[in-house]
Amino acid sequence: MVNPPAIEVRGLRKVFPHPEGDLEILKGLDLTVAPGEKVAIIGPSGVGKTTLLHILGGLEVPTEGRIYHFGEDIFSLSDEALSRFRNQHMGFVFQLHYLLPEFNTLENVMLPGLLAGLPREEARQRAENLLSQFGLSKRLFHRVTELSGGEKQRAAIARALLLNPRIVFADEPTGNLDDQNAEEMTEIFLHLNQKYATTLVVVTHNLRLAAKMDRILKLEGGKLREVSREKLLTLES
Ligand SMILES: Nc1ncnc2c1ncn2[C@@H]1O[C@H](COP(=O)(O)OP(=O)(O)OP(=O)(O)O)[C@@H](O)[C@H]1O
Repeated sequence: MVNPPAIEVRGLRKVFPHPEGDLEILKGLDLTVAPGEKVAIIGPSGVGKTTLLHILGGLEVPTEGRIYHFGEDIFSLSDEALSRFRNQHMGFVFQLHYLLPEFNTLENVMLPGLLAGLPREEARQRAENLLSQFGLSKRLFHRVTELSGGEKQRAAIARALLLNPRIVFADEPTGNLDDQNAEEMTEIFLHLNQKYATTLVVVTHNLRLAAKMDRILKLEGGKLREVSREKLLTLES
């Protein structure tokens, strides 16, 4: 295949079995994301945005359907190969940053590099570079418990970027942040996309962040529907 999409989803269904009736969250959803594209996924609470993001990132298995990343059918890989693929090609940023409290900022950001077998010095160089780009040079040796909310989130993004992922998945990256930090986070994502052509998929309730993406998709009734930027401003997601 020449120039396959960054992400291609075909016929995605997700059903959570439940004694009182199965919960069908995703109902035969299709999606194509071009390399370097920025996509926002919006929608009311409980509609399945996080579930969708986890499936797109190979963190959760679909009930039916196929997910391709750059032409690779990710769920045809063994668990081990999928973990490796995820670590090499994808970065994840969650609302709860999952930084490890017993380690300092630098160590947290180096960690994916060490797990992937990078030489320690290289992991350190990359981590220092990223942390300095995100204004955290003076926080390298601080325990993450000593960082502010915005600083933690920037460190979490630096960690997600350590291995130069081709796709970054972010779940409510501005969820815990005040307006100024949310704005900063938005700028970081835009910069990242511009500089490295990283494909971005962002689940968010923050319509200002959503409005900065190339495409805004609303999850509704188990499927995605495109929403125009003009319409977005009149929506409460
Ligand atoms: N492991 C699970 N088992 C059963 N039901 C689940 C499971 N995970 C999620 N759900 C249900 O699936 C639905 C979608 O959840 P999800 O977290 O994907 O929604 P969301 O759109 O991200 O919500 P929010 O905006 O509140 O984060 C919810 O009703 C949730 O209770």
